[in-house]
This record gives sequence, structure tokens and C-alpha cells, in this order.
Amino acid sequence: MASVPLPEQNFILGDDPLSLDRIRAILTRLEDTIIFSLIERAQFAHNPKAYRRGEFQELKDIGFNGSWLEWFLKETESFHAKARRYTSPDEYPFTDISELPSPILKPFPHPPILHPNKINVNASILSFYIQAIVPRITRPATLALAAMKRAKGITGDDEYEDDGNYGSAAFVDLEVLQAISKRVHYGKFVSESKFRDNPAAFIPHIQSRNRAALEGLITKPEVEKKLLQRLRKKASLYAIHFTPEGEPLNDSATRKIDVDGVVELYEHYIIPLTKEVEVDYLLVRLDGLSKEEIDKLASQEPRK
Ligand SMILES: C=C(O[C@@H]1C=C(C(=O)O)C=C[C@H]1O)C(=O)O
Repeated sequence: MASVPLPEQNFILGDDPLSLDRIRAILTRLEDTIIFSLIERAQFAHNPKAYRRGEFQELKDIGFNGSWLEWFLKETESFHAKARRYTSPDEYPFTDISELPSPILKPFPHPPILHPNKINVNASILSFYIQAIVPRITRPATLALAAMKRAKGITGDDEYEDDGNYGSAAFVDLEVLQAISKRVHYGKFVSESKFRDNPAAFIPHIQSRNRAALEGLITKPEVEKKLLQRLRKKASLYAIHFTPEGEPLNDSATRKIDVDGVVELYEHYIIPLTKEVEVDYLLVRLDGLSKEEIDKLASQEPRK
């Protein structure tokens, strides 16, 4: 009987915050969050207008020059920042932290787990989400809606791609983006766990800035292969519609989400970016340490 991963817990709970098995269980659980939030986003049209800067006069009127989604991010993250969300090492804002208010609560007394770093790859996440993911998983707005808009003289290149649900779609965009961001930045915990297991394996390549060697050390092809297989099965199952009587509709044309799109999201974007975070984190892992501290780490026996 395969062991069932530990109940998903964030890094604070649990006895060993850097157990690789527990970290992987959290990554596995985030697969569900990402798939279901993509299913929710797929219910709305592409709405490309929401991702282009300068499209909303109403935003310009309030002095905001970014896109609708960037405004949604800044407004939402400003509130979350006051609730100290971004003092947690597993939470990273898309808005420049210097533009967000200070927390009204004292920082949560997190255990010092990660080495100090300023790694934030949310700009890359936002870019691939807008350019590749949203167009892939959304369907044109209904032809009837397009006809209604034509009748009202609403035209433009978004005629079939815009259902006007800018607020609802952006709310779900944030859920997808925050889940992908958490998943990708968990690469820091993965790297810290692997580093502590065998510092001597990493230290020479960190010191010689050898990204390729570091990426070779953190890459686990068998883990990635199993993940993509599991992801395809999950997305195929979660995408099934049911009849009013609760019978599954096994018609691929009525799937709630493009399953290939979900797998490609992980294979071409999420996994590579997670590994980039892992390597970026390793490259700063020795920053601020004395020669004696580094030598002590290098002399440590491998833990596994
Ligand atoms: C996250 C890990 O590190 C790497 C990245 C993976 C991913 O992004 O899914 C999977 C395996 C490794 O290649 C891990 O070892 O679990």
C-alpha cells in the first residue's frame, strides 16, 4: 500500500520543516489548488483587454497606469501586506514590495529556515501566465455574446474573446497566480533541504558559480516523470462533467479544462522555473558566511 503523503501542512507545522517528503507532499497538494483554480478561470473568456496597460480610462482617472490585472494585484496585495502575508517565507507578492504598506501586526515568529535572500520570480510567472496560459485554457466568448455586442456597435479585435467579466476573471487570475507563485518559490525549501543533506556536494559549484552543475544536482528526473503522469490523471478526473443524475460524462469535448494545457503548464513553465529558483537560492546560500562556517559545512558528512 503506497504511503499517503502527510496531511498537507504549511512549513510552520510539522516536526521537520525541511523534510523533503513533507515539502513534496505540499507541492503535490498545490497541484490540486492549481488545477481547480485553472478550471474556475476557464469559465470566463480570455478578456485580453484586462492584461494590456492603458486600456481602462477609469484606472487612468485614478492615476494608475498599469493593466486591470496589475491594479487588482496591487489593491489585493496591499490588504494582504497589512495582514503580514509577505513576512512569511512561502509568500511572495507580484507588486513591488516597496509599493506595499507595512504589516499592522508584528511579524509572525517564523523559525529561521531559509538563508536570507531576495529571490522573487513572480514577473516571469505573470508573463507566462498572460502570454501562454490564459489564451490556452479559455474559450472565445459565446457567439451569441459577440452578436449582441455587434448589435450594440461594440467592436474591436476582442470581439469573440471578451465577456466583460473583468472583476470575476481577475479574482480567479489572482488565485491561480498566488498558487503558482507559492509552488515555484517552494523551490527554496527544496534547495535548503537538499543542501543540508550534503553541503559538500554543492559548495564547490556554488563557489565557482556553476549553474549547470547545480541544476544537475537538484534535478530528479524520476520525480518529474511521476509528477507529470499524476498531473494528467488528476486533471483528466477533475475536468469531468456529470449528468444531473451524477453520472460522469466521458466526452472529452465537454471537459472543464484542457488537460494537455495543464500538463504543458507544469512541463514547460512551472517545473523549469522551480528549478531556476532552486539554483538561484543555492547561489546565495553561502553569502555572509565566514570561511570557517563554510569549511565546517564542507566537512559535514552527507545525511542520506
Ligand atoms: C522540487 C524538486 O526539485 C526538482 C523540481 C521538481 C519540480 O519542480 O516538480 C521535481 C524534481 C526536481 O527535478 C524535488 O526534488 O522534489
